[in-house]
Amino acid sequence: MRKQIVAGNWKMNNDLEASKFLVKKIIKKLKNNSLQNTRVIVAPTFVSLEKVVKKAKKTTIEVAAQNMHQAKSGAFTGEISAEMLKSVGVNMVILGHSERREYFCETDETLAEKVSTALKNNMEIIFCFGEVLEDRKSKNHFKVVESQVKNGLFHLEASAWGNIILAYEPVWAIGTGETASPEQAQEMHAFIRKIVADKYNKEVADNVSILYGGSVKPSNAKEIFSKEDVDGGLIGGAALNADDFIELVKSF
Ligand SMILES: O=C[C@H](O)COP(=O)(O)O
Repeated sequence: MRKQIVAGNWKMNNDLEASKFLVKKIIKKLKNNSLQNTRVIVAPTFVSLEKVVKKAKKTTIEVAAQNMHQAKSGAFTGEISAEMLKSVGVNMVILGHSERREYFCETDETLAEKVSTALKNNMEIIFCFGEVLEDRKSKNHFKVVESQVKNGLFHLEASAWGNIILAYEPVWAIGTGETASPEQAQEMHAFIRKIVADKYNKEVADNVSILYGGSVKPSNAKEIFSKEDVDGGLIGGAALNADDFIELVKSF
């Protein structure tokens, strides 16, 4: 059965001290809370990963990186490999975030390679995709999302899907304060589950968690997370505040 997930993407926020402080606060607040079916993930910057992993050890909080390079090693100045992430205890990575696609020119092809590299290293992947506003206005959003999911992930065998978490993030809703309505999110999530079922089978589709991301906050999370095919959220801004983040974790 698929799990509910709340993942906090800290983006380029929080230096080492602030990262340690935030994760400590989250751990403290979650201590007496038995979240049987909810996974809680935080994704700090590379600089803070090792220390956050150490703090989260022996807790139920999981730690993800925000990116990684597809190559094993080599002359790629400024990049980090899967092996390097593993060496500091990180077994999960966010790939395909729209900010990576837009500002760092990550293509579907590169992302498919990154996905393969991460899986080869037994890492779990939060794979992001989503349409820009023009796509939605021109009613191309389903087509755009379908091609991002296909190009990034459909080279995988069905057995690899146990390590995939999907995150639908309409770009027009990221950091804008404007969320997709619960109905818009549900409609897209059901569509994604259907294309996965068509490509693989119902079991793969039913077992993959599909997160929604884009201006999720305590005031709107309950309604969005209550939708049948929405299995949680990938949270940006609201994940930087421990109280808000914990409220989101408790929003199912
Ligand atoms: O990765 C998280 C998403 O980009 C959502 O960001 P946001 O919650 O600040 O809109």
